[in-house]
Amino acid sequence: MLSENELKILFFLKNVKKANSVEIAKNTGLSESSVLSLIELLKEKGLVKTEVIYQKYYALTEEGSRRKEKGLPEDILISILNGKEKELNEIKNLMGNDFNIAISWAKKKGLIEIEGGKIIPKVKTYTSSEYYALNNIDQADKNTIQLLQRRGLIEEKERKIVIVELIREPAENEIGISNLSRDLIVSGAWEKFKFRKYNVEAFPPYYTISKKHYFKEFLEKVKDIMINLGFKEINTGYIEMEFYNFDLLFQPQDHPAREIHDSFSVEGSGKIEDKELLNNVKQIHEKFWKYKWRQDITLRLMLRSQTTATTARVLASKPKIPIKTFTLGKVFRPDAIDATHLIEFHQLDGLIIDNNFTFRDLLGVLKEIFYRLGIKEIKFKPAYFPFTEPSVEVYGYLEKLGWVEMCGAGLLRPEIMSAVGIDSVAGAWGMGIERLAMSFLNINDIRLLYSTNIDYIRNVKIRIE
Ligand SMILES: N[C@@H](Cc1ccccc1)C(=O)O
Repeated sequence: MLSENELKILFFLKNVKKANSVEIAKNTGLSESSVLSLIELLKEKGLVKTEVIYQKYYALTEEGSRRKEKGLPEDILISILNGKEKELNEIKNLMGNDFNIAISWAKKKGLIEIEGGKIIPKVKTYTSSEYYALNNIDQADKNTIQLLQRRGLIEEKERKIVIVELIREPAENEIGISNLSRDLIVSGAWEKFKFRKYNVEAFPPYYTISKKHYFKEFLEKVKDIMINLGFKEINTGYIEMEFYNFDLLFQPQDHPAREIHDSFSVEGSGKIEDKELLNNVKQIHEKFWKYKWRQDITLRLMLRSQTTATTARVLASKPKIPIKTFTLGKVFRPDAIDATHLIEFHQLDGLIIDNNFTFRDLLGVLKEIFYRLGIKEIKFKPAYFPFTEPSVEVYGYLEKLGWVEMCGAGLLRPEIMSAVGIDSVAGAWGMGIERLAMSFLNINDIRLLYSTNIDYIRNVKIRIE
């Protein structure tokens, strides 16, 4: 008796008479390996005959697949340069392992010149023929194929292809049916067919249950905690003016205090409507830091390096006191990526402004937040931040790592409060989220928080209560 899958193949062959196993798989929706075993069954039943051929084809190597996704090193180099000269060293830091390959191919292809430690691009944009070919190997010409092989991006492989030819159509009584319909009963045709037996031991298909990515779930948990504590969520954009990221937070323009961390700059500049605020900040910087404050610097764009920039925007928005806000979002800082460092990561910043708010209140709030995050033991240590006085660092006790620095906090400086014209007390804090998540989710490599490996995400056992 013929199974439904055998019938699928026969039905397809009835129209085309002859087809290879790959085409059959494509047209029937069966996998190539089940087509191959079904063909054997059909052959035994004398319905088809087969012929085996071996076909050469090109498959992407592991590196090839990576390049197909991300681009060839020289393509990336040209896009980083974006038509402008850059220092060799700068590019080397950005490109890491791909640097040498990128330079050597870009030189060979006449895309760049190197002079006095600088890379001079000869083109503004570039997409290599190798890149096109990786995405469309079947259409690549011989030279490109050879080039891809030499670069180790593809390799020649051989596959077995079975050509199947229909030699006889099945008789009605060979066709097993699993559905007895009204028509079959009424017409009496059911007598001609055989009934297929149910296989009660067959495995059901495996369906994965969809779920949220565990890191996203963690971020939502943190937000819930803040909302339950009565904080209002505020979000602002990733591209920020230096004004909110630095100046309004009393970080002087040309001073190491501005560089408590590095940041990425963005081309172009922004605009600030509140001229009075702008002037207040200028006056305060010039009076207390004693330097010539520049408006062009304050308007420059950057990728925000701390979510305290959002706190700064809340302060500048003439909020109605008392107020409790938080923001949870990405920040960006240049760094070498490894198991504990990323160049974009999340911070949670909070702000409380209230007339009778004290430093002790702030410590209490932080203790409560950490308690709800599952960190029952914390320690405070005096610290320095350009925007708070007094300032503390909060250390949390994590079972695996011991005491870990988790949060910076303090009362916002009077220089900031007077610039925004708020006559009250403000407590503020900022904490990194990834490290917390790693401990919470029991993950050792920060990069796993952003894993897009679907098998890993499906199978990893992570529970967030
Ligand atoms: N923004 C600081 C943390 C901080 C925020 C608010 C007050 C004090 C400290 C950081 O990134 O390190």
